Amino acid sequence: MEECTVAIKYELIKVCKQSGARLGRVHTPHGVIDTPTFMPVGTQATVKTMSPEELKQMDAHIILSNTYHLFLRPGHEIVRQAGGLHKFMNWDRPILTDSGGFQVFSLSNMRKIKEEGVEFRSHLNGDKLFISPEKAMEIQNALGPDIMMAFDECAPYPADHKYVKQSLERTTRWAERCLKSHARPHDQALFAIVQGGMYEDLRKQSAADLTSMDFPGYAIGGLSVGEPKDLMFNMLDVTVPLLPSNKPRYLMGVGSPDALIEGSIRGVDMFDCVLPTRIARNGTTMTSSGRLVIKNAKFTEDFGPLDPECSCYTCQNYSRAYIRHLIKADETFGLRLTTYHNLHFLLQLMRDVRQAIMDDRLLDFRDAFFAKYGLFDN
Ligand SMILES: CO[C@@H]1O[C@H](CNc2nc3cc4c(=O)[nH]c(N)nc4cc3[nH]2)[C@@H](O)[C@H]1O
Ligand SMILES: [Zn+2]
Repeated sequence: MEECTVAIKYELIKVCKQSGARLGRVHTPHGVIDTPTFMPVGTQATVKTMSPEELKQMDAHIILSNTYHLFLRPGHEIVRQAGGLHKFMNWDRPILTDSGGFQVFSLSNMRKIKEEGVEFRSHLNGDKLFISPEKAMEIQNALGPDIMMAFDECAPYPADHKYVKQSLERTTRWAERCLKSHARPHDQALFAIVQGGMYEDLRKQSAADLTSMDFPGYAIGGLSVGEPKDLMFNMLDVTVPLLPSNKPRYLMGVGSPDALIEGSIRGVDMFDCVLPTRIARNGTTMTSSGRLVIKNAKFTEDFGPLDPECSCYTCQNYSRAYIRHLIKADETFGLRLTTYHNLHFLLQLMRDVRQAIMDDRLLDFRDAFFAKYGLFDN
């Protein structure tokens, strides 16, 4: 039978004997992604304050961008004319774009959800706009990412069972419409997004609906929306086993160290979150002994590195006192140094997680990490 060429292929390398976590690779048109992986977020076609060269220096394998934001500004046709996102932002490794579903609900006001799509006002200038599954696919087709997401509704938290059920059923119908309007399945992989809120039965229904349509990869949506972490983890316990083991599994919006480790243990392969870049911009950094807020006066005369155990550019060349001075003085270079470190910290954490899976010791790694990092990281 003719091998139908799809844009990506998941290769399972091994399963950790101690934790059940899995080591894998996602082969894409723009290169290979080692999993479990953390994806830096570049919402508006840039990972804020970082250059592509710096992202390569820290060995980011894939970055995210966003349909909603680029649709509003500069417009997807501009990006198409530039030759697509890779060319536009000078990034030749894999790119994943979120479909805009989440952003329409979290950023714009006056939105109306209809079967056809979502009517909303731009958060930039109040213009009345409309995104349908077909429109989200047209925008992502123009942006040209290696992985694109189906247009979905991320149900709010909390939400009642009836609302979540109706919402996931519409998300399933929208996923079908995305599949039908997918113009280039051979060079862009379309991932479906499992919903179902915090209800086990609805998670099972959403997973069954979507896996029956055979997508090249599956995201778990509707989480990291303010719910308690143990609720998120038990939704993962329910949902991940229902997803095909020969496809990538992507947990959307998750990026604190504890959640990355716990999610990997539960079989998640891909993660993204604005956390490391967002907190960096107010001077909060992730270090091997926990969160460090550099503006704290106690660092005024501290001439040691941000994190003595870190090998990144920031920690090799600059002191806490200097970075504190820059952040207090509102110097942009300070934001670059904290952002570089935070991204490197999470990318290094995922390298350590992958090595621990290879060595069948991910639970030991988790315990050792938390003993130093502190049990709870928000
Ligand atoms: C709690 O921190 C806030 O929340 C965001 C992270 N949490 C998150 N959950 C998500 C769910 C979905 C989804 O169901 N569908 C689609 N298409 N995209 C999604 C993107 C998501 N991001 C941060 O941006 C932060 O603002
Ligand atoms: Zn560092």
